[in-house]
Amino acid sequence: MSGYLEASTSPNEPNGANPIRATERALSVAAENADHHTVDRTKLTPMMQHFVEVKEQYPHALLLYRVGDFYETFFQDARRLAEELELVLTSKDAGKGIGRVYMTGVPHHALDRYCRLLVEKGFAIAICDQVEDAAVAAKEGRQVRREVTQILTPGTLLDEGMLAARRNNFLAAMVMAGNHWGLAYADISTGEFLTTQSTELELLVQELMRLQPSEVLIPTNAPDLISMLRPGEKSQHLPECLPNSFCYTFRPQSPFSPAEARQRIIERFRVRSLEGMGCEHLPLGVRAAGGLLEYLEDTQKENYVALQCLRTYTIADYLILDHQSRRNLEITATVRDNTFHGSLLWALDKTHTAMGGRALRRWLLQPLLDIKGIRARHDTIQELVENPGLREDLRQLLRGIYDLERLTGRAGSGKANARDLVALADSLLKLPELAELAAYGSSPYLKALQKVPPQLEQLGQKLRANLMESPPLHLMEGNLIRVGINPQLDEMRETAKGDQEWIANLEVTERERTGISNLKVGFNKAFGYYISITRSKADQVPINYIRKQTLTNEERFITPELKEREARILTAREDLNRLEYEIFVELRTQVGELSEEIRNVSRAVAAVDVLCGLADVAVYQGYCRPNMVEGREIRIIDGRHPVVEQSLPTGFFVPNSAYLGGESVDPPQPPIPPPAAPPLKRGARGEKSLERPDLIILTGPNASGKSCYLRQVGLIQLMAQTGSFVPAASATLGICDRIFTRVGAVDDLATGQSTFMVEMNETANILNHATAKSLVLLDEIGRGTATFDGLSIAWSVAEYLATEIQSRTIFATHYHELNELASLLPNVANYQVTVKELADEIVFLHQVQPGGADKSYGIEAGRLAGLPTSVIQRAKQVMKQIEKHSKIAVGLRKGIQNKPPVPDAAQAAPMEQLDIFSE
Ligand SMILES: Nc1ncnc2c1ncn2[C@@H]1O[C@H](COP(=O)(O)OP(=O)(O)OP(=O)(O)O)[C@@H](O)[C@H]1O
Repeated sequence: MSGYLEASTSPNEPNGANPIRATERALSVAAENADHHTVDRTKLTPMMQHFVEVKEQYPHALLLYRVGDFYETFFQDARRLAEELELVLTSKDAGKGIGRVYMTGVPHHALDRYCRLLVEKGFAIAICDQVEDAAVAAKEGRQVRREVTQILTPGTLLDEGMLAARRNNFLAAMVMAGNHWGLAYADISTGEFLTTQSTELELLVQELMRLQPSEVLIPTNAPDLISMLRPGEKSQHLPECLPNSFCYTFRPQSPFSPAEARQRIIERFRVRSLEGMGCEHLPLGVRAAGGLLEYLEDTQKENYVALQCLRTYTIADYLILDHQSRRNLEITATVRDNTFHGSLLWALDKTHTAMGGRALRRWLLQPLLDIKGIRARHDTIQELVENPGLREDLRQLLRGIYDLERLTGRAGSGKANARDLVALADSLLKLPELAELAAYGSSPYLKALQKVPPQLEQLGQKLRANLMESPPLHLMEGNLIRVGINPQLDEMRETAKGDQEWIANLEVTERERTGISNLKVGFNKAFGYYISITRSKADQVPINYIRKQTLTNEERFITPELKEREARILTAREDLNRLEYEIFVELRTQVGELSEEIRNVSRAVAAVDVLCGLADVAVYQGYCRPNMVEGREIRIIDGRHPVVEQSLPTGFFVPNSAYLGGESVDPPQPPIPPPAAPPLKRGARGEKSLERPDLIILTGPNASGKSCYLRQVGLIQLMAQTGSFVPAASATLGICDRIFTRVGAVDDLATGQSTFMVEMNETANILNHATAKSLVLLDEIGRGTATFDGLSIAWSVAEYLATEIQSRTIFATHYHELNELASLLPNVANYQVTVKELADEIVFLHQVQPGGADKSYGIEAGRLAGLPTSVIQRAKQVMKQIEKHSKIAVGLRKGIQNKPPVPDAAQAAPMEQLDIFSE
């Protein structure tokens, strides 16, 4: 408990000396009139009237209202603030006939800390400041003038302390029209601003899940709605297809209208048409972007946001990963405990700059489809791998480069302090060196870094020459600008120097004059400069000394001359500080004016940082350059899982190969021509080859490494398309349009879905969206229901993938019966993860080899996990019984052969349900 415990004893709350009593009183007395909507405004005090007026303008935000040294809030906002920040809820008299209303507040110096906590919880905050000297207003007998100076929302943060350095903070805006949608997003701290448009709401959700925006803007017509939904909150105005895990802000329709949005973009970027931005033909994307810009204008007030020119992108240009697959592949966080440690990003991120860290995260979440783009990244990594000297020198330089993107953003919006500009200058001055080094390389990304605009170096030099080496944090304290920069400043400093020296020498001269050897000169805020003398010597002071204060052991004096000098010094200091501030603001504006150029270079720096880091990982982890090819081939020789490998002692990870998606080579005939098996569809890619099947049925005991193998193939493909080298001896990889994974579901309690339903939903999504160019990784389909249902579903899903879709698929399963498929379909092969069986235990070899496993060793796994011996013995007995009497394999084969020769699953006759336990 903190904050308003202090506040309640403040001058703002004369009656609040006992917060507990105040709270009780607040709860009993204020409860009835606690709503600012319904309170009789005519009876409110002038300050409360103003509070309510401002609150009406910002209904979606918590209003923090400056009163003296505190930010206070009243009515419902007070309750909310007290609840969320665990502050004392107290009360304040709101006027005659109204009585007390809820109040809580925070000390002004702790505002940033509390705001950060509130924004993290998904609140918007309107900060209403006193915008004039309270003493002036008091003298004139009126209320001090207050205005909302800042609105903080989760998606519009600029302060360093509120942002995570190595991830973007996106604000998104969307427009939906039937099945079509437009999405714009911006990170106002780095200036990125992009828009896109597409169909299928499912894709919109996936795009939102990729971006993980901190706030999403939705236009709406609904009147009186609470305009902000925090994560987890529900509203009938939120379209059903959208996940409620984000913070949504409802906005009026008009800024999202085609004409207004278009006009706003044109004015903002001072262009004649949207043609150059590539979005003239994307009306929904334009509407979303216009709505986003209007929101920034509305919330950022006088803080100009330095956005880069709007760019257009197409979802189809990137590999599509749905949210589930991204989670299962543990790209940025682990599935088990949602931590960064243990994710792919953790294993690969060796970047030195925050910009590089953010770029790598973006790259991994948005792998490329364009083979040229992928090769450009591979070429650069290869050059950096082959030239370790260049790589090391580049990395050394990158280490000293600060977050240019965000520093520029803060400068552009007038929020940067002098230390920010010094850091920016240091970084800008490293750019020519970086360009010189990059000139030793010939690969695409190094070439891009060779062109650093000369004005950036000049700007760096100017900032360095103008700003003090270590300026203070606050801008009104002086000591910002060096000597020799501004003649007026120098002259003022010279004039002030005489008085300062006089005071500095005063101690010595007065000691001599008075003969008091322990005389001292001091300064405090209340009296300014004073002369201090111990009480025993007080009667020896000269006549011109005026007594000002008596303490236990000392007396403090002033003299008329001392006060005169002091007044001159203070006025001069004020003038000096103001002039220094003005010169600083001028410099900061110049930075803002070059923000586009700085950010363009920053992007090139970030990319080289990412690629240097990936080259380092490639060298130290022994990765290879994948050979990217057109077509569907996946041939990985001795692949490894990039994260599991790093968590095991060196040499412990067992490499495994994978062969999928073969192109035509002497199609072998299926060994047993299945009379009823659906014919393979041709066309997508000609003939099949067993050497590289489309679908692998992967069997093996529990904990043998099936899931690990599955993920490793997915990760290698993803890393390759991100532009990274891959953990394998060699790899030839065709481009994948999508990677799907379905790995052991858990109950989705939030949406009330059972394990099985989650599994079926995910499987349906895969079957409805996978193509022959997709990679599908399935782990244990059909486990969450009765054995026969599960087995039947697993069979038909595998069959559908192999025959109808012909995607490249690895299907890990404990249903060994699925091995039958390989004898029925030419593009299916069986693989198993092997174990060695000793007398009374099994040894995991983690080797993937051709062939199907015939045993599960589930009971052995139970024994290893510590099940009681009697349970293990009993399980063995039961298993023998079942094996003896089960008709499963026979029945299943019968079922397959009975299947009519129609490939359409919907028309297929249901398979007979067999009773595994019947005699
Ligand atoms: N190739 C490998 N080399 C070394 N260790 C491995 C390898 N593959 C997996 N392992 C180890 O084995 C453990 C179990 O692997 P995994 O979870 O993939 O088994 P599984 O066959 O999917 O089990 P289950 O069927 O119970 O889900 C992993 O945590 C990992 O430590």
